[in-house]
Amino acid sequence: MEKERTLRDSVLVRWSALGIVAFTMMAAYFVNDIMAPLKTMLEANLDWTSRDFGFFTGAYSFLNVFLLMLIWGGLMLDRFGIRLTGKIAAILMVFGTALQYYGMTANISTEATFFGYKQGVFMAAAGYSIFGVGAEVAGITVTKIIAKWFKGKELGTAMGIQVALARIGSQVAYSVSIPLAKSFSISTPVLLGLVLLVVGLVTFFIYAVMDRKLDKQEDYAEEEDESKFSFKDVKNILINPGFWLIALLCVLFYSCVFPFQKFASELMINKYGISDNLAGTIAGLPALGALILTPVFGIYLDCKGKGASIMMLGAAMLIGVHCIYALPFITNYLVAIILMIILGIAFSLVPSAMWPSVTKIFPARQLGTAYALIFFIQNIGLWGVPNLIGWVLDNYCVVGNENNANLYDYTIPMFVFTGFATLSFIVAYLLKVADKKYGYGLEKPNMKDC
Ligand SMILES: NCCCC[C@H](N)C(=O)NCC(=O)O
Repeated sequence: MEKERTLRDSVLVRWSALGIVAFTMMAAYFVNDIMAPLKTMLEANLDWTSRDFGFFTGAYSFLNVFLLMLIWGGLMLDRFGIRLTGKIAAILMVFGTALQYYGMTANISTEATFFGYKQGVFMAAAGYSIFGVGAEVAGITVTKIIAKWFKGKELGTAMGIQVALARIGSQVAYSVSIPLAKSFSISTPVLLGLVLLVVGLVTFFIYAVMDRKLDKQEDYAEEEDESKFSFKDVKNILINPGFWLIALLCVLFYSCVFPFQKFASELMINKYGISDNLAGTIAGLPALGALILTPVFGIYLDCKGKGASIMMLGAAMLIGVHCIYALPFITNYLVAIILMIILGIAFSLVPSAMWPSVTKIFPARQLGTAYALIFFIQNIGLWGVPNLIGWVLDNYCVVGNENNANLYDYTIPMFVFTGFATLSFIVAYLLKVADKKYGYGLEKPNMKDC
């Protein structure tokens, strides 16, 4: 008997579902990056220090790491499903960003402190931390949504397009942040992010209606879903050497990209003399490069393979980029731009090889758990590294002061990033060795016929 057609069989409906949830994620990535280019202005206008900025940036991951929110989020997703988890995640993002906005705008004395941080900084960081829980949980939820609608259809393309749209959110944030803050006020970019998130919340509620209809048509039982978080599987994953190598590569590699980008606008201004209106756009270039190149490398990996070697190549490129940024005598702005483009290529190479590799190391049943654990470990780096760099900047790198904001020599921070990149290269090499030993198939193409 022919199977009844459901909503996901309609090309228009399933791509609309993707468009709707991808918009929510695009807004999330916009808010994630909107504060990064404002570092110098935050010092000048709100008296933030580099340590404050590092604390704020790392706060994205604080609750995910220390209260295990990513793990609880994964559990909730499996137990209570996509609709409830997605709605809660979207509400958390809106609430967190509203609190962050309040922390930046309320007339709070810069003398009053909380846990050693100015109250305004603490409140903005608390908001960003709540936002971070929502953003990470929304991230796993959206992956599950795409798998639900595109299983057996254009799954890879759909995932690639969702990531590409998220990168647009990042790039736009880097480009508009400083011009907006200069034209209106320092909190205006965050207010715009808040508005986008509210729209993203509304679109997610619209998606929930489609999701309910699809469940009714397909009798979709979440219990049968293969990508479930399960404590039973945790042990098996943790004893797999492939898990530790991928998780270590993930935390080291992403620590050299996302936290670096947060400080990159200031590096462009301080070291390369790039105008502050343009600095954010240049710091956001890796996102733009990744938007174009990730699908291209995805197709190459699907057809030709060489995933482990590609991860090594991406990590090696990162060492070169950070090392040249660290050299104090290279100050030409063209070099800075070219390095950002190379970083963008590395930022496309490694993720497009890394995420599909997870599916080769673990059976489908363990994938949800494996991704949640890898994201958890990744968040440790996204918390620790910005805090470390902020502390290093304040204590060892101040070389002057201009318009009430410090001027920094970024040599030491860039060597710190070079160190992490070197470690990520070593781990990528060990992963290639492990691939040969355990036969994960990381060098093999993802698809049989191309
Ligand atoms: N600045 C965004 C942080 C996103 C972290 C997320 N866990 C992640 O790794 N996403 C994949 C990506 O490549 O964006």
